[in-house]
Amino acid sequence: MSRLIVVSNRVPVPDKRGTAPAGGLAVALKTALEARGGLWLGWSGRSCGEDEIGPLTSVKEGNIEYALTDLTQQDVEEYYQGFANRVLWPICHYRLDLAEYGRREMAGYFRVNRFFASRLLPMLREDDLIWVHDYHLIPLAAELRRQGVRNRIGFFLHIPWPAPDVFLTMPVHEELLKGLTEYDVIGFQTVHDRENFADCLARQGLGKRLGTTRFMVGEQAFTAKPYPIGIETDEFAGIARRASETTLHRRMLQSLDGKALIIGVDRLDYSKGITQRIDAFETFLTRHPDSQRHVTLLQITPKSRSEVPEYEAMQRTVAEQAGRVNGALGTVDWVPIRYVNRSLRRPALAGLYRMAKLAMVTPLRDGMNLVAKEYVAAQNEEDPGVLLLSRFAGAAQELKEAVLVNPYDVEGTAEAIARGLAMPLEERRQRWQGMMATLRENDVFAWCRAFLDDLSGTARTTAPSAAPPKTAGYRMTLDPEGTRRHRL
Ligand SMILES: O=P(O)(O)OC[C@H]1O[C@H](O[C@H]2O[C@H](CO)[C@@H](O)[C@H](O)[C@H]2O)[C@H](O)[C@@H](O)[C@@H]1O
Ligand SMILES: O=c1ccn([C@@H]2O[C@H](COP(=O)(O)OP(=O)(O)O)[C@@H](O)[C@H]2O)c(=O)[nH]1
Repeated sequence: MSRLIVVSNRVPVPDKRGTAPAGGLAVALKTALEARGGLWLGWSGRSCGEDEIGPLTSVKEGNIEYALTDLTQQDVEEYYQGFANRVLWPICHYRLDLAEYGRREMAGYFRVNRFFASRLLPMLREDDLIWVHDYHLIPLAAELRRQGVRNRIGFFLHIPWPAPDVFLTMPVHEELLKGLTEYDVIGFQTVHDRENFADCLARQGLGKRLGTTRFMVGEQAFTAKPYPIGIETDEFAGIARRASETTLHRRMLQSLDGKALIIGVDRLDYSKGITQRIDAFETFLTRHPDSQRHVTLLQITPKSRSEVPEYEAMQRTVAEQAGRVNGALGTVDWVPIRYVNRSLRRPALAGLYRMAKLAMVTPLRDGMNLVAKEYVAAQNEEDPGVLLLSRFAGAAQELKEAVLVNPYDVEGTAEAIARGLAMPLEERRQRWQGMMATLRENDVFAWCRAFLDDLSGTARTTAPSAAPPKTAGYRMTLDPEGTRRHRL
């Protein structure tokens, strides 16, 4: 079996408190990689001065070997906070109004991709399978091909791929599209994302479609296919079952004192629809006054990307909104919204999911949303809770038995809360069984297998081009160690 090399920006390296960062990519990939073993290259999460970039830090944990690189402060600002999270993220989540396009950030994005290529090159063996993840690293294959790498390289996009009218607003859309065609297999979360990508290629007149999943650009054929990401369904269900024996669980039950619990778990991100959700909960309470004092919303929202201005602004907005609702509707012995602004470990989360009568997973747009899947897996089959799920989350394509809502329709979502809380046991069980069967069939291991089987089964059809293509007037050379970087 070929060695697997995974490359992603985010790697779940535990911090000093032993907490890995919240986020579906890191959680899912760790689970998938633990099963097969391999090398995982990514950002250490640290930034430093240009001269302080040292060799890769190597950490071995079980059968995963982590190779971590620091980035310079400028890299982090331009590539991660800048182009990745202020251009690609908002555009892929249909927030053109929030995209802050800048040439400096764009150049930094391509530069860091070249840097990642330089870090990977010295470690590469001929038959390694390379699996690149997410929007931070779209041009990585093109950089590797330029350096003569002929290995099979796959790419999985964890976030939505938008419709052409949205994607083509991005000034470097062509470089990104062409960059993607250097991969052998491109994975999307849903058919809808793949079709949007195919429409972008067609709109740009790039290559031709050979079949449902095969495309050809120049002489290079590649596969583009949906591979909806899953969770470790049975393991997570087991964790949730055992959580009822913990002190946290008992304390939480005691503090609820018979009130029904609604749960929301999201990184503090504008794509997650948190403000609309709180509005919907407030509307529900106002329209169903008999529910007041009997229902509590627990919103767990770890801070995310705080250095990005739009995220920093959100911290205030959501905290103020929760405070306003609590002030307006709360009583001396009832707080409508419990707002927790930090990350919880997954066993604690699993227990809280299981305790909640209803989960509100209502993003305005989301690649998949693993919280939706975890909530279902954590339920007690004798008395399962109800999943309210945004139709704009990738998970809605699979979890058809959820109560699907339009998060922009605040009143509709409020009515769905009322319906969910009143849903008879038989209906809850039927819906849960349908969703659980899907989650068991397509768990994270099946996701990983499906992608890697396709990647292993492909063969490159052409040699890489000798001349390096231009990347927006920006080039960089590497020393033989692949560690020094120069601007030309
Ligand atoms: O790494 P961060 O900037 O801290 O952000 C966390 C992750 O957010 C995004 O997660 C996505 O991947 C999930 C798993 O496939 C998916 O369920 C979710 O819909 C996506 O938003 C991002 O794509 C990751 O790169 C980040 O690590
Ligand atoms: O306090 C928290 C909040 C979230 N998560 C995990 O972070 C992931 C979030 O993934 P999702 O796909 O829902 O969204 P993303 O944050 O990746 O956009 C899930 O596995 C959660 O269990 C966590 O471990 N602790």
